[in-house]
Amino acid sequence: MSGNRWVDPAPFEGVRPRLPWWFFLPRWVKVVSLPIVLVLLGCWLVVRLVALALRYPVAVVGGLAVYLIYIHFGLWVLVFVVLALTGGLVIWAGLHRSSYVRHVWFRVLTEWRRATVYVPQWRTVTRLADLSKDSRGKEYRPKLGRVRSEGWRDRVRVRMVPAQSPDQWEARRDNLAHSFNAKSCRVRVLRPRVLELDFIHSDPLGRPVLVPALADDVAAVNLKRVVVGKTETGRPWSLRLLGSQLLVVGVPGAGKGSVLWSIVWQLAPAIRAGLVRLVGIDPKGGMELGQCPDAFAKVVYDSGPDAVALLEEIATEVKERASRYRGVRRLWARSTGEPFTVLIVDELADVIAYQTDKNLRERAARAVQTITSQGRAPGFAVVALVQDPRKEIVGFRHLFTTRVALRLDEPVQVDMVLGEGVRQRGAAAHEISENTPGVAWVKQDGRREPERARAFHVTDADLVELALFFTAEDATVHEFPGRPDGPEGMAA
Ligand SMILES: Nc1ncnc2c1ncn2[C@@H]1O[C@H](COP(=O)(O)OP(=O)(O)OP(=O)(O)O)[C@@H](O)[C@H]1O
Repeated sequence: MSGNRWVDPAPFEGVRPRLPWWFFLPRWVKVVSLPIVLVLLGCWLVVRLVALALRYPVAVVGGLAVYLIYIHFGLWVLVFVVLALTGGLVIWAGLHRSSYVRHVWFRVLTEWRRATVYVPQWRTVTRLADLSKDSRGKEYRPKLGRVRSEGWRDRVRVRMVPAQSPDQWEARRDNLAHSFNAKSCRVRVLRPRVLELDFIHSDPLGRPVLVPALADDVAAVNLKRVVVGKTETGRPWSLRLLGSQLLVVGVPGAGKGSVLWSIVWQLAPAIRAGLVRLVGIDPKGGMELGQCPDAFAKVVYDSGPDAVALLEEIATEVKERASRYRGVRRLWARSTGEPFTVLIVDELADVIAYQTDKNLRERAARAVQTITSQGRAPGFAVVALVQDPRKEIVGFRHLFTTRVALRLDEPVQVDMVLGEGVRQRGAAAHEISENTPGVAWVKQDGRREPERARAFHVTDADLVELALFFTAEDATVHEFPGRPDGPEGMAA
């Protein structure tokens, strides 16, 4: 009361204590169910202990072994065993570093980081990042699953709470990275409700990848797996040329040239032997392809009528070869005796979009579409390089079955190149550093996961070596058997 006026008391805001439902059960029911509850509790405890042993096998087995040796044999035996084990590990690391790192070091690191970083901070971080939910007094928390440390990254599985979407995690990638002391975080959708977070600590592709020695073995060239660099997991980065069309997109200086020359480098023995024929168009007046013209059976340093005529010539060849193959074979093979043709167009936009002559522009676009859409089976591959992936520039991006996104400016460009949803699985090509030209995200049709990789660094000196490889006097040029006249001849 204040003066004569009545003031309503403040509403009660305390949390009313809630009693669990079983509290209200009759006493005899509680007594009867007690042994069952105890057994279930025991089972739960055993399951938790087994899960703990599986999650921390090194710590659990190691701890148990130390305890048992100490109890049964005493301190000196324990010291001796520890020293012997340490010596054994040092010898293993010295003799075979890679297997030691994989089987011992990463295992220990995994358990250490899980126990010291992810488990203690998981609840707080997910709460503060609004990734947990409170509803009717119950907390819904994303479940921390398997953790795998690989030195440069930690892979952390997460089961999302109901009604959550990967976009919510995607939007908090930076928050998560900073919270767990990582440089960046990628979000990958593994299956419904399950995500994998990649916490990146360093870039395994930070250093240029040197080109391997120039091979001279034609048999080693595999058109289904042309190795052009290294993936971030350390495996060779291979591109499929046979039965595939390749689009390489990147801002100026992103390293498109290195992808292009890495392909030529690997194909070199087959080109010299005549099994593969390179045809090139370089609208930049030869600045790129002019560095090694001997690799090409035909090359045009222009985007005008000559370039369009070359494209139309190849489109006609595609149709002619396809008509001969019809009903005989479904895919080009070496046994056909005809060379596999790789058409390289440096800056495709200059030819199909930036030409002032509308007629030339349309003819060029039609020819490239014919080659990309029909060239698969008769043995024609297009390697198109472009800076701007917009639909107005390359309206038929979907015809390229392998797409390589080097450094790009905006997230929307990544979606244009790699397709919807691929960026959400971690392919952040717009985040590639300017300091790492040649690094790219690659998406191949039929493979769900995009791959991050770096092309070989093909230097000017390497290009001189490549040019010498094609002009060397002792180069053996294998003549192709005469082209068969018809399907019957080819089948034989
Ligand atoms: N894979 C690589 N590793 C290391 N450095 C590279 C790699 N690729 C390219 N570079 C370096 O990056 C610079 C630009 O490369 P490049 O000319 O290939 O880019 P680009 O995308 O073709 O550019 P533009 O569109 O202007 O032709 C060059 O100095 C080159 O040495």
